[in-house]
Amino acid sequence: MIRVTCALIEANNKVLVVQRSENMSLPNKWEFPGGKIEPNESERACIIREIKEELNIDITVLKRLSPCVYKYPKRSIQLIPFLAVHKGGELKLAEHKKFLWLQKKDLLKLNWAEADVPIVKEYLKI
Ligand SMILES: Nc1nc2c([nH]c(=O)n2[C@H]2C[C@H](O)[C@@H](COP(=O)(O)OP(=O)(O)OP(=O)(O)O)O2)c(=O)[nH]1
Repeated sequence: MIRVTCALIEANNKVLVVQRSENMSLPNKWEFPGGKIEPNESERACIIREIKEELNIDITVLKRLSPCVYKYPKRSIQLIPFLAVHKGGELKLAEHKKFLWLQKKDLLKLNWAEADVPIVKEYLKI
């Protein structure tokens, strides 16, 4: 099973969501930014590193939410979400096609990567 971290980054009562590019797996799906945990890497070190690599920003991690296992046709992933806040740096996308800062009420309107749906639903209850 592939372990993947993702971050729900909040600022000004909104949360950051990103859209995968055409050339990535799960093309055009929306997700929370993050990526695969490397060997011997902690979950928190992974999410901080991935956010810096993908978005060029620094975050403060606040809380781990409930991990979610999802079986895609080609592989299973464990997606481990973290609530975080934007600490500094200007957002620049390295891999994704688009980003949006959304209010909670608009989150379920997006075409999410399937593994993210339970995470969005948990977040809506917080
Ligand atoms: N980062 C991230 N990945 C997610 C989310 N939801 C979800 O199903 N995934 C999947 C997409 C990828 O298969 C995997 C994360 O891989 P990645 O983003 O680090 O790597 P990648 O696209 O370069 O890798 P690959 O799929 O091309 O092998 O987890 C999410 O919210 N954030």
